[in-house]
Amino acid sequence: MAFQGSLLLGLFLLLTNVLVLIEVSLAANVPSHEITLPFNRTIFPSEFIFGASSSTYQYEGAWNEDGKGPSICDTFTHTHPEKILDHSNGDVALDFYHRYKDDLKLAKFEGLDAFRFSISWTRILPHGKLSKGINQAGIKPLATLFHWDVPQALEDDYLGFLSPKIVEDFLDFVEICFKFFGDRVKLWSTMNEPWIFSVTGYDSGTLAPGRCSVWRNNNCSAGNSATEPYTVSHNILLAHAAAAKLYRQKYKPTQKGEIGIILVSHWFEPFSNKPEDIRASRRALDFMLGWLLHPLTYGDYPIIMKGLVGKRLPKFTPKESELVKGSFDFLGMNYYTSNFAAHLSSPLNTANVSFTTDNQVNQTTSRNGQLVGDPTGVSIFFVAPRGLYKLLLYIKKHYKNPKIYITECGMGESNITKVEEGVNDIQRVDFYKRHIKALYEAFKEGVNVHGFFAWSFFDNFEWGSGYTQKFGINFIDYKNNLKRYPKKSALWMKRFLLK
Ligand SMILES: N=C(CCCS[C@@H]1CC(=O)N(Cc2ccccc2)C1=O)N[C@@H]1O[C@H](CO[C@@H]2OC[C@@H](O)[C@H](O)[C@H]2O)[C@@H](O)[C@H](O)[C@H]1O
Repeated sequence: MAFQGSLLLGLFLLLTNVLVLIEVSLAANVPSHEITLPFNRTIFPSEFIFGASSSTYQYEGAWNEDGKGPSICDTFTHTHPEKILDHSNGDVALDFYHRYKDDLKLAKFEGLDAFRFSISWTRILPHGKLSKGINQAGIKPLATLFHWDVPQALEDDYLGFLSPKIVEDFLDFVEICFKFFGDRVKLWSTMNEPWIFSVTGYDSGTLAPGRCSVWRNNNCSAGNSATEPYTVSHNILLAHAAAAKLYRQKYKPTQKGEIGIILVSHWFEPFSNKPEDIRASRRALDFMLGWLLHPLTYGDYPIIMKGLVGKRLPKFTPKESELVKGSFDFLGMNYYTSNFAAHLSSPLNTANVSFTTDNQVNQTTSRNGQLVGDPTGVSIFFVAPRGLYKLLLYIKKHYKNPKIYITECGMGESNITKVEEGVNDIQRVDFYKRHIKALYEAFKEGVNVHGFFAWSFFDNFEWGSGYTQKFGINFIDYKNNLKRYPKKSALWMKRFLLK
């Protein structure tokens, strides 16, 4: 608790007027593509916020220090190193737990208005439950309450988000956070990317808790890829809605903050102009974005999902539907890439049913030899800023133009071994120029967007890729005491953000 309080205090001090003495002379002289001048933050309203994002397991380290209990991320990486490309884990990560004060000074130096982080459930409640005791050991903070690190104790007790029991324990956890940090945190996100947590944790089994059907052959100890992803997302929506109701009724009147949820979606282009492919692109959006945003906006799952998934899709009671519908003051959207979507007839083999096959879509990243965007160091991500623009216009049109923050957007490199190579990230400078320009175009079309956060502030523990992929605008030298180095993208961002 002391740590969290001092982290937020650090944030608060940072945002008042701590001046950083670091001077970095590197200049990011990079070619600019199709960017009209002046191209800087002043093209957005003055209250528009620019920030960078992080998450507790990927950044903090100190996995078992100061009374913190184990999360499923600790257990998963310790028991399944083979599921992490470099067999690494977040035990130390980039040691943000001990170095956050200087790191937040760097964020201030680089001109960020805000810093997004997540609060470790098991630093606050080591055993997950309030009854088992609170552990007593923040530039504008945007705090995510759940970024996939379920307390291991709750996984052991009732299989975490597979059980509706988690709603009550999640409420106890978030209430402690509202109570102790709500005087300084005014932007709360309950969840990060339910889609990824449900699909990689319970369909493919590639992330914690690593559950999947036997036919997946992915070394899962248990699971059902056809049903568990839907159960988990359903309970996540119920837990989110309960937390939003608690905040709005008990804390928002005095603390004057906002509460939302963070989702992720690709943009999907039809593979061809055949009606079946156009329908496939809409289905892909419904299974990635609508799965969560449709209940959050209208109180029920998309009709297409209900038709294709049938009895495997949980049902909302009328009371639950009312609780979930409209349960957010803002929507956080994470965007990385676009895909092509082609119709795929349902597999003849009805035994191997899963979330991933339910949407009857063949997702590709090239069409007739044309890539969906410039390739990056991450094989599944391509530079596709037009997709961000289209996704935002789609949300405006189909989901009542909600208040949006882009809470993650970024690209990764692989096989970077030297500092001088890592800081020379000219493709990332181009990536951010083009995506912020696309964001501005959407804003001019009336999209209700209020902020943009880069993923990520630092190179960090990238889940299944370990430390082999680098998404930061600041480099971490994992071979030399985790030393921090601003990249060209950070210096470009600093210039872009000059007021
Ligand atoms: N990447 C996502 C979702 C993007 C679209 S979903 C697509 C499907 C999939 O399995 N993956 C790989 C993956 C697996 C696990 C976590 C994230 C991403 C995808 O990226 N989420 C955010 O991305 C950030 C970058 O994720 C990297 O994306 C490329 C992967 O190769 C790498 O393992 C992952 O850490 C994470 O660090 C943040 O914690 C997370 O909020």
